[in-house]
Amino acid sequence: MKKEIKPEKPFIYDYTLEQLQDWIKEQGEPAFRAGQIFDWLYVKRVSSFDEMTNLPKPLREKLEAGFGFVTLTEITHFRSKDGTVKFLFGLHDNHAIETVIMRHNYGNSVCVTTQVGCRIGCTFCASTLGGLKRSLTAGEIVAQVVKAQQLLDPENERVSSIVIMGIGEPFENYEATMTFLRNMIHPKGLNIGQRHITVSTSGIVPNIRRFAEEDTQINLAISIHAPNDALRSKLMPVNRRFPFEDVIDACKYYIEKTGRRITFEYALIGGVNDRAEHAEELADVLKDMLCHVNLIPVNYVPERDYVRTPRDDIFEFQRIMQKKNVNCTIRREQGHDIAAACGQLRAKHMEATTG
Ligand SMILES: C[S@@+](CC[C@H](N)C(=O)[O-])C[C@H]1O[C@@H](n2cnc3c(N)ncnc32)[C@H](O)[C@@H]1O
Ligand code: SF4
Repeated sequence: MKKEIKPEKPFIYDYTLEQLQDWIKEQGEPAFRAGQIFDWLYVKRVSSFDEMTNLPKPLREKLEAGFGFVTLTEITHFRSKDGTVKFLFGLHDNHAIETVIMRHNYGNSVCVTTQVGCRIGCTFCASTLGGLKRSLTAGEIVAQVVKAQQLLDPENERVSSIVIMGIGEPFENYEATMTFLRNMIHPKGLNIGQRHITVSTSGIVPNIRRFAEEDTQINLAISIHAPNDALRSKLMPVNRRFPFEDVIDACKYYIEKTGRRITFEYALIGGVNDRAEHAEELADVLKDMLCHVNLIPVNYVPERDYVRTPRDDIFEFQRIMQKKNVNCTIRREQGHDIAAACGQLRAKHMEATTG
């Protein structure tokens, strides 16, 4: 395994306001300075301490000595006809990650990456090809949203929603993901409405339960993709670690604890999990839960030989769910012409750079 290349200094975006206040106090400075720093980071979105002109010079020097900024270098980007832009960014250690900006009529949404690769091994997913290289720090996740905000028209556009559905499993990088989320929702951070943020997990049971205790209004999505234990284990090896029933129990706990609705994501794979009996079985499991099912026609990944479910069968699957009173929609696909199952751009880049 290659040795990890650490950044020279911790990233300033790795810290919450409270943590910066503690640091500020240690420097013998008044607490309000932390708020000023946050304002430069999240409102003015500067990329150096020199630009923080209302801070005393000695404090700027201390910041410069102690912290760094995340550098996201654009390797390439693809723009879809519908306005979706998919970026491949390089990190300080030459790893590459994907970030997507999606434009909706209700605002702009950013899809962020939480890990370089993924160790979960779902058979339909390009993000896991090559395994997990490392987890991102909170600051590296924050930087993707700040960068997206910088790339939008500053006068007229702002990031209004976030989905944690890029490369990686956020609940295997729980602390960094939570710090990221805190900075996104903080009134002095990016101040994004909690209900406009969704975190998606493959079903890391202990952290679904932990998330239920967090007292947030952030949406939770579960990648379920099968109606039973046996099929789910075939598609998602994580199911052997956290079996189907345990995932459902943890979801029920989350709903009970928070009163919030859960979204189940179900990628329809032709001839594998998309038959009428799968829909019947899934509906029976979910019918009494406060939930919503999102059907996603599987994205083509060249390394896998999965095919998409025909349109009529997708509608039939939805019809069966609805007949049993399970709320079910078919996800509108964005950026389909730029290809793209999540992780595919990075997989291609890895192939090209490693020969
Ligand atoms: C890339 S994952 C990242 C978040 C988390 N690891 C998870 O699995 O929920 C985001 C969503 O994309 C879905 N996904 C992955 N590969 C896909 C594919 N080829 N087609 C459709 N959806 C896919 C996942 O199942 C998940 O619901
Ligand atoms: S679907 Fe999510 S958990 Fe599964 S391999 Fe892809 S990124 Fe990892």
